[in-house]
Amino acid sequence: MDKKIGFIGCGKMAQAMIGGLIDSNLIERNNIIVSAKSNETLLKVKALYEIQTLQNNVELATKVDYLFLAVKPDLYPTIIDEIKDSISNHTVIITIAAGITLEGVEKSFGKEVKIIRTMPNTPSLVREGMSALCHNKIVTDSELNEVMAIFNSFGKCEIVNENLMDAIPAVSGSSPAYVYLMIEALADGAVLQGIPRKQAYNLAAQAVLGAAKMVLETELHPGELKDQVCTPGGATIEAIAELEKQGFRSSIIAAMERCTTKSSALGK
Ligand SMILES: NC(=O)C1=CN([C@@H]2O[C@H](COP(=O)(O)OP(=O)(O)OC[C@H]3O[C@@H](n4cnc5c(N)ncnc54)[C@H](O)[C@@H]3O)[C@@H](O)[C@H]2O)C=CC1
Ligand SMILES: O=C(O)[C@@H]1CCC=N1
Repeated sequence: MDKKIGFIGCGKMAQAMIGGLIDSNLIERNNIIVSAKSNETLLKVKALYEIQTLQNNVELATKVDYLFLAVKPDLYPTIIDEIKDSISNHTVIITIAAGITLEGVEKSFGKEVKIIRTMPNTPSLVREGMSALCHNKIVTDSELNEVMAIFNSFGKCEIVNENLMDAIPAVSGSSPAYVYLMIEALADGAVLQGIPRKQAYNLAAQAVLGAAKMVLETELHPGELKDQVCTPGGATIEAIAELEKQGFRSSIIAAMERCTTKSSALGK
């Protein structure tokens, strides 16, 4: 793709997307520019990804076709105020922050701007990201297709209605954190039984990866896949019975409700 892509903010999420994007070869390194507050971050990112870096958000905003705002939600008004007079009317703004709405971004710019609101996740770094996107009316089909190609280069993406965007962190933006917790717990349980720590992480992580692939590739209902593992009178159903007793599913659903409420509040 022959477009310039900029990132204002180059923390964990921006670096995950940049790493995946570079690996995919969709865009040449010299078409990716980042700016960040800390010079230390910029030096690190330049060394790691061999991309252009700037310490000036305004200069970056004038140079790119697709501009990711990869800062914390509370910084959005400040950053938009800084760049609003510098972007051209063909620039597409891509937001990645929880709770930041299309209307809120339009209001901060105070003029008609092309905006795509997204919610990515950090597995983008290994090109297994999952992102959700929605956009305002003035984004053209060809711009949307290009942005979807960018997100598909480091994983998969889905278009959703904006009224569902606050629920996306809970299911895919934040959920890698719950899965890491589960992998850590599985490994701790294995270590408790005497399995060496490194082997325990490999066993646990590969089992989670394999289970996820089974859901995606067989398209069988997760309950049916669970039933295939549970031998009647066997060991697995003992574990399932204990998980149900401890509220495994209901604790995940309750955690997701809190995550959704907080995501919505972060933009206010
Ligand atoms: N970490 C994650 O898993 C995900 C994060 N997000 C969203 O991504 C955004 C960034 O989150 P992280 O990357 O985790 O945070 P982070 O703290 O790792 O990165 C924030 C970046 O903003 C930069 N920054 C701060 N002030 C700046 C300024 N005035 N000008 C330019 N850059 C500035 C910092 O130098 C840093 O590079 C948040 O809005 C978050 O909601 C979305 C999905 C997943
Ligand atoms: O924790 C957060 O607020 C961000 C949104 C999704 C993942 N991290």
